[in-house]
Amino acid sequence: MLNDVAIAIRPLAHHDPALGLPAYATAGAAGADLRASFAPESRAAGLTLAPGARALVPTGLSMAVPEGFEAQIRPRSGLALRHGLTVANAPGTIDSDYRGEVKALLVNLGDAPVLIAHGDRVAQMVIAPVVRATFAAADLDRTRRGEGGFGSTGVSG
Ligand SMILES: O=c1ccn([C@H]2C[C@H](O)[C@@H](COP(=O)(O)OP(=O)(O)OP(=O)(O)O)O2)c(=O)[nH]1
Ligand SMILES: [Mg+2]
Repeated sequence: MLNDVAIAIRPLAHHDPALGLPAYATAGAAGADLRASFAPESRAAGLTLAPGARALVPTGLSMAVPEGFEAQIRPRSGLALRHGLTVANAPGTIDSDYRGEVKALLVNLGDAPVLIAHGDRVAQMVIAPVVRATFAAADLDRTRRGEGGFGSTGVSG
């Protein structure tokens, strides 16, 4: 396991230092939890997502993911199970050349409003290696599958 990837993180002006930096909840966690960090004037109210609504939730953090890696912003299963709260673009992609604020694009797929409070762990971030390709126009080799897809091999048996 690659576990020595150092990532520089720059807390932004509206980041609440009390929230700390992304952290792994257990020794074997794949994802580091991300907390909602609202500007001081919005901290008391938080953000309420109506059913079907989505919002960019600020983390107050910018970071420099090393070249050759990405950060994936993924849902937390507990929030998805309890509230239908998930990441609309899961997995969100943080490019290694992005220096803006990391935000979680959350959507409420449940049937009740969901309150996102300041400091809540709203998503998790997985660091993953990236393979870059070169793309070239060419004729394609023949395969047994050919153009079959989207259920062409059936469901059972
Ligand atoms: O969940 C996300 C997804 C993206 N980003 C930031 C970091 C990422 O590097 C940048 C661009 O993301 P993406 O490539 O997914 O969006 P796009 O719609 O293709 O925008 P762009 O044209 O800026 O690449 O936005 C986030 O903060 N959170
Ligand atoms: Mg893009």
